[in-house]
Amino acid sequence: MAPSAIDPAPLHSDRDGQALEDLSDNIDTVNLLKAQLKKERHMLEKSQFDADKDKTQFRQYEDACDRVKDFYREQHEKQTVAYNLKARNDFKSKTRAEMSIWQAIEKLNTLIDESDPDTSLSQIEHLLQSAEAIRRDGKPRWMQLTGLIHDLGKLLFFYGAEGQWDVVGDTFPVGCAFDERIIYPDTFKANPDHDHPIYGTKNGIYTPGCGLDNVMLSWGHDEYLYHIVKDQSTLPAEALAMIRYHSFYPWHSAGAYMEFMNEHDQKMLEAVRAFNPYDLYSKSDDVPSVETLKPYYLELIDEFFPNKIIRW
Ligand SMILES: O[C@H]1[C@H](O)[C@@H](O)[C@H](O)[C@@H](O)[C@H]1O
Ligand SMILES: [Fe+2]
Ligand SMILES: [Fe+2]
Repeated sequence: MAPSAIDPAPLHSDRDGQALEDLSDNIDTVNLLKAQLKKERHMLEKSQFDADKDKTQFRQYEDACDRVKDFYREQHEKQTVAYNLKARNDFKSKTRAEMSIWQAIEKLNTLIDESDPDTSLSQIEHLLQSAEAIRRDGKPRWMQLTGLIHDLGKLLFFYGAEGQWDVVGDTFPVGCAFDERIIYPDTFKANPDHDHPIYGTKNGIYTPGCGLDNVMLSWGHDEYLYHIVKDQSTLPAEALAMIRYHSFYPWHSAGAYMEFMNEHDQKMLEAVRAFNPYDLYSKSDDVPSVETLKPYYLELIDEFFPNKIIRW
């Protein structure tokens, strides 16, 4: 007998059971896809390269506060060839501290960077913001770690620096003429090297094509950390360049000093430029939760630093 309209269809046949199972599998798949879509949309919205993020609001040095202007006036006056030779010598002559990368991150947290017009967050937050932005965009693990550690050289401040002028801020070559594309170029007039018979000339002590490895950049957190990471990690050349040149804005962003580059530097310039937005524009992201992120990054550190304790 055919089932009447009000009789529910019998569900216990094997065929019906299978159909029901298939249906619920399909619903699961749809839900999974929906969740994934939502996550991807969120990631896209958070991407550093989101078109509606106003990048023109960063690095506005003309409108910067006196703290920033005073910082650069002092730095541009005091970063000389003589000072750089002395700082590099001091650096090689001793180990300043021994501690893990995470301990270093925590120690750095008490520093407020006087050169930075764009962030009011602490250093640990800036490091995590950079790393998280790189991770969110699906970049390789070595680059995420580079984001996490790139400013750890600021630890120098606690180990015999003369102030912040020899630790933070943009970098530039010493030993040749100071380029107009460095921020606050006029402040170099007070630098003793400005009118030096050799250091004051266009190429100074360098020759075109000599390679940036042979060009002495102003001493600070980039150069210091570069040497430490080069000797004590397995991070690739691109990571080392990102660390060493991330503050060299006159070069990677303004196009100055290109004549000193060699072939290797051309490749490294691409890497440094790829890194820069994560350093700069992540400063406006949400404040990251240190405790939640810590386990992920501790594992990442172990992957590229064979020894837990680093000689700083
Ligand atoms: O003020 C900032 C800050 O000190 C950064 O760490 C440095 O990399 C930048 O070049 C500089 O502009
Ligand atoms: Fe930096
Ligand atoms: Fe930074």
